Amino acid sequence: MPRREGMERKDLLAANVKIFKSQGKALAEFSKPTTKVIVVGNPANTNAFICAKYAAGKIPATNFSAMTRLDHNRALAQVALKTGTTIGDVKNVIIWGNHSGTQFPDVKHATVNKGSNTVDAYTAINDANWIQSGFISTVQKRGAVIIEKRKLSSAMSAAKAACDHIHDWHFGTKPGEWVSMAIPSDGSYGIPKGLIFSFPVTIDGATKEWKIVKDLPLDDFAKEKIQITTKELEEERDDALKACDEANI
Ligand SMILES: NC(=O)c1ccc[n+]([C@@H]2O[C@H](COP(=O)([O-])OP(=O)(O)OC[C@H]3O[C@@H](n4cnc5c(N)ncnc54)[C@H](O)[C@@H]3O)[C@@H](O)[C@H]2O)c1
Ligand SMILES: O=C(O)C[C@H](O)C(=O)O
Repeated sequence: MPRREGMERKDLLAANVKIFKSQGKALAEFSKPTTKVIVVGNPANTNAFICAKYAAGKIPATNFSAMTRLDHNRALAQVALKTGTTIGDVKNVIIWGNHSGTQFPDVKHATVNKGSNTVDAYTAINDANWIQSGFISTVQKRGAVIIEKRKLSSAMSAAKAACDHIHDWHFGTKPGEWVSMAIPSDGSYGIPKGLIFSFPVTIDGATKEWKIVKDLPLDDFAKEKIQITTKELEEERDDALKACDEANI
């Protein structure tokens, strides 16, 4: 069930997590243990959490992901527009947390190729105020703006992001580069274990396994933003577990 104009992803939670409970059970019954899952339907992180929970025992939780690649691509596009470059020139943006209005799009560790030089994104953008306000809110609200304009959810850009996500999970990330993927937390950056949280990840194309990029320094601004999206995901997880317990499916 998609979100419509004026709805928040939370409004979808009770209806959609029950669908993902039954999907998880079906995966446990019929699929191979090597199956890998990308959840796009919203609330994507929490749906993936529920789907993984009901497929547990058959498919490892690390094979479940939720799509934040669309947000990642939107962040690349905003930085490229601002710096007069192309999306291929911008590397290593990060989407932290939930695929929702609380996500934290972060360019602290990003770089931009300008001509033959590679510079850090803060230098290339040269507008710290925009990075900490306009940029973040544009990326956070992009999905809602598209629904407002189209009266439908994003379509082609979401499909492109799903292809990018699957492409990199299969072929691996390029040396020195990472992508954003919502996957079960291993406790990195203080995020509760098991929460499906968007992190910067590298992927080994040989093993097809992702690894969270560890130990990136976080300033107080980043820590506060990450705390907000973590809290929302914890609340969604608790509401979803309750809805699933109550659902007779
Ligand atoms: N993660 C992202 O970046 C991202 C981007 C775009 C859309 N979305 C989400 O993807 C989802 C789909 O959006 P859409 O625009 O393609 O919607 P849509 O209405 O075009 O498609 C929804 C589909 O779900 C099916 N469906 C309805 N109830 C079902 C049930 N009980 N079990 C199985 N299938 C059921 C419908 O038949 C329909 O085919 C929405 O939740 C939307 O919010 C996420
Ligand atoms: O369907 C939505 O809620 C919006 C979608 O997730 C998007 O980010 O475009």
